[in-house]
Amino acid sequence: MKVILVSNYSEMSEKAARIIEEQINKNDHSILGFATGSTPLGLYGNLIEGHKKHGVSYKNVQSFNLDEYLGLDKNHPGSYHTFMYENLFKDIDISMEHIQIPHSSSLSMEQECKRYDQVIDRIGPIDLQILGIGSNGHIGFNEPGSNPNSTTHVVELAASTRNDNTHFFGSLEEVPTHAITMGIKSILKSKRILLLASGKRKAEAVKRLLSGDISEMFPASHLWNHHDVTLIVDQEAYKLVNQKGCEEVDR
Ligand SMILES: O=P(O)(O)OC[C@H]1O[C@](O)(CO)[C@@H](O)[C@@H]1O
Repeated sequence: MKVILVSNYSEMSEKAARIIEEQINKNDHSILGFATGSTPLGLYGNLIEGHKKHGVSYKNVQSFNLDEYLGLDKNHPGSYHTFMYENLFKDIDISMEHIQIPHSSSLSMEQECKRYDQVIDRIGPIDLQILGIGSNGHIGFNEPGSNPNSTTHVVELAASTRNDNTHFFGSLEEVPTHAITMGIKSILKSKRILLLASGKRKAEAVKRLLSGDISEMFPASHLWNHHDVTLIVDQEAYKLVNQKGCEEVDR
């Protein structure tokens, strides 16, 4: 795992955007994996700026999203369909036909999980997958205890995850209890992974990740089984790390 230590959220967001833009410059038909949550918002702001000011084009890019809440219409303000449209897709030139987000309103969620995996296998592998990390170590919505061999599946959200996401909804009661998510195995099939962590709320999780111990109770630790992961972490999120076992490549 490469670790890029930066001073703050805005530097993390800029660095992540440059890595994605380099990927697109290298291959304008790149397949990108996007995440939701608070962490990538600054990154998406930078990508929009890169598109508007510098003409970075997403015309031929394909995208996959990690997850979606169950029980919300895709036009609900809290859905990840809405999140991606409002925070990125409406401001770049990506083709709506090139966007894949799991559907949570399918009659059979079992079939939807199968369909999503098949689409990833048909179009993929994902060239560059963006990930945030939950305060409990989740990636996508793979909560502690998730099977490392999991593909797309339905999960019950941990209480801490619902709490962490309350600010996207009016109250805790409005945060859905279940979600559909790409599994750990599906995420690890990506060619390259870019993990972002910012702020003191993530400090415990970053410390545990960088201890190098792999445990089912800490899903992000499975990233140690991937050959090309870069973590961009800011000072606040890094402050509990004793720096053992990781290569610091940039400041
Ligand atoms: O970025 P946040 O809001 O701290 O959330 C961490 C992670 O949890 C999720 O909300 C769950 O998928 C991700 O979208 C995000 O990367």
